[in-house]
Amino acid sequence: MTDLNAFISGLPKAELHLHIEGSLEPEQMFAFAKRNGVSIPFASVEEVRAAYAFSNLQDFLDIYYAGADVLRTEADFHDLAFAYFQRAAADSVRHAEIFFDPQTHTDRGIPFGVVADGLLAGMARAEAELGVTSKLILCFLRHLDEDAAFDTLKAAEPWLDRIVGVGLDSSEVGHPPSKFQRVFARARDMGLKLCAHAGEEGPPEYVREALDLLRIDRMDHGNRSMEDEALIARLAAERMTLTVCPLSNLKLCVVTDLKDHPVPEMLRRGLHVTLNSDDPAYFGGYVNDNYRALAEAVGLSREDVVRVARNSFEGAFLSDAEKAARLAEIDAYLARV
Ligand SMILES: Nc1ncnc2[nH]cnc12
Ligand SMILES: [Zn+2]
Repeated sequence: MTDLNAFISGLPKAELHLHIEGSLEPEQMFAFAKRNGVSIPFASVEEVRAAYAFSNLQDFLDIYYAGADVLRTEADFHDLAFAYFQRAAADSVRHAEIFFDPQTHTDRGIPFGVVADGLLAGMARAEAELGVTSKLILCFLRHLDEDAAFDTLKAAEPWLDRIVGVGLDSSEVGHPPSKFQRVFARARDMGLKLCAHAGEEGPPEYVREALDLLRIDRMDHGNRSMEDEALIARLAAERMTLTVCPLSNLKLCVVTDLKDHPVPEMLRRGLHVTLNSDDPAYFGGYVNDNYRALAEAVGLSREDVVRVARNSFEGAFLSDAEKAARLAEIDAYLARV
């Protein structure tokens, strides 16, 4: 028997909620700034880390979008992605479905293809060298309008055979899912999978809109669903996967203490919870740090942790055969430890 931390380290898992721009570590920010001749408003890595004290989502987003300005070339996006996969592989992540925010880049003149080709090259290399498979999800920025989302979907057309789905992120409150109903319908007609951030800061009504109007396949965060009994029952009945991000929730003051995190209640109520890092460079931890910090704070059992890892493969945008193969990796691990 190993202790729970060691058990989590080796447990095969998927990561389903990771913004690749949020994996930009301060050291990389300086390296990319230097090689691209971009100036950044920080004198040192320590100064950058000290700036990562957030009171809410918007506080974080302001600094996150500013940080992304150092990303300029296909090589930057490749290097960013490959560095994430190296850290993920060290956490026994076997499969990752990564978000990217094309509008953050196209709006400052970086062509869609520079971003997508760089990320896809990093993903291909991760599969070849690290054995970590992955899929790419294009997120629309919800603080921008729906026409801009349509333009982004149009720009993505040549890459859509390599993009598994679309998501919805950025400032939630004031930008309900209903704002994007038509572009999500179009994406669904194009055969794309659908996700949306919902109930991170926004009310249960936004979660309902994501289900009823966007008709999502997977929900990102979903915390505030727990304020609504009927919604909890519905999410359980529909077997909706929730990609929950404990350290993000703590850093963005969605919870004041990890001890109060809703995951134990979500699990008790039969919700399909997964654990993820969201923006690990900004929130102080990669996926295993999230498993460990939450397990310690709320007292998750080994069985809970295995349930969550199984959910991560079951909720992935993989075929049934691929899911079965990944779930068998968990069984093999359990037989070994
Ligand atoms: N946690 C988060 N919520 C909304 N938008 C984001 N973009 C990157 N991280 C995000
Ligand atoms: Zn997120």
